[in-house]
Amino acid sequence: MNSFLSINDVENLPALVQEALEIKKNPHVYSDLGRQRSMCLIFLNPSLRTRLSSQKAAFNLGLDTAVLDVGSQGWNLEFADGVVMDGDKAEHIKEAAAVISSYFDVVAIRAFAKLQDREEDYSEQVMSAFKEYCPVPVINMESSTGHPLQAFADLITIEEHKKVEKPKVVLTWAPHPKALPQAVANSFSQWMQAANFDFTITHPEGYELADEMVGNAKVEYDQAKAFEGADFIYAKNWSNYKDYGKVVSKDSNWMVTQQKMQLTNAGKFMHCLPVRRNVVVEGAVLDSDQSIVIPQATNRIFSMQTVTKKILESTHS
Ligand SMILES: NCCC[C@H](NC(=O)CCC(=O)O)C(=O)O
Ligand SMILES: NC(=O)OP(=O)(O)O
Repeated sequence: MNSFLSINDVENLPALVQEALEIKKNPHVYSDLGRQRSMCLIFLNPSLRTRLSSQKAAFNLGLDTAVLDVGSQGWNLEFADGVVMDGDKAEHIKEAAAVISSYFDVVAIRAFAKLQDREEDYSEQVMSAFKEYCPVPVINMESSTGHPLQAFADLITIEEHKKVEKPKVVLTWAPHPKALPQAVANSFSQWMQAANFDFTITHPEGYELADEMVGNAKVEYDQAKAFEGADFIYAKNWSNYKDYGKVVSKDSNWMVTQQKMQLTNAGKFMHCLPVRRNVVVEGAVLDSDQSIVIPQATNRIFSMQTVTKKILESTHS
């Protein structure tokens, strides 16, 4: 693996999941692989899990890390080509990426959708610029259209908890006070379909994700109907794709409740976190045995460790 930007960088998904499960059993087996090598974690947005699980994954591989919070520590970066830089952007991605890659062997980036201009976000301007100007491998820690490390951790978690070969997995939109990106929902949809699960997306009418992200998923506008017989309920808010970046609904009837969880096949509740209790999901669901959000977050270590291991192996110096 040369870089990890999306599911397209995965050659053999079942093998990748098996590798992650093996690494989880013995996390320190490859503790020499990262020796004398280093990774820079670049954040343009806040993070708890991605930052700490990536550092933990690197630690398990013997890989040094440095973290750069662009917003509070680095210079404000310009990504567009050919602009006159007389505004608030002090440094161009061309120089920044080249300098960072001269210091580190792997670069990981978080850059959320700005939710202003759909074309700009869906062209992956920021991630593509890093990829173009960094001669070293690049890892996506949530870009404007995807969060593949999250979806990989989600898949590992489902593999660990599923009781049937092909579980029914439901991605449900849930209300939220803020406009959030579609990235988590997009990647979850892609990875669940690649895993060949029975996959349904439920959301209010008008909240359709991009066609290429929906793929062949079933779309069900009746949330209760979608929940029937589900083995896994994955809740996530996303802002509108059509009326791009807008909060068109805050309908609290879409919150996941204990009552709705009873419609499922003793289904497990999942969320990528951070989650707003009693807005997205009733606190009682998170506090119940049905919730697997903590083991899901723990698996963020092993999705990152597996990806980083594969990248270190393919670029062995
Ligand atoms: N990395 C996981 C989710 C990150 C982000 N959530 C958030 O920004 C939540 C912020 C809040 O609840 O205020 C998202 O939806 O893409
Ligand atoms: N799930 C996730 O990516 O969490 P953070 O935003 O805290 O990194």
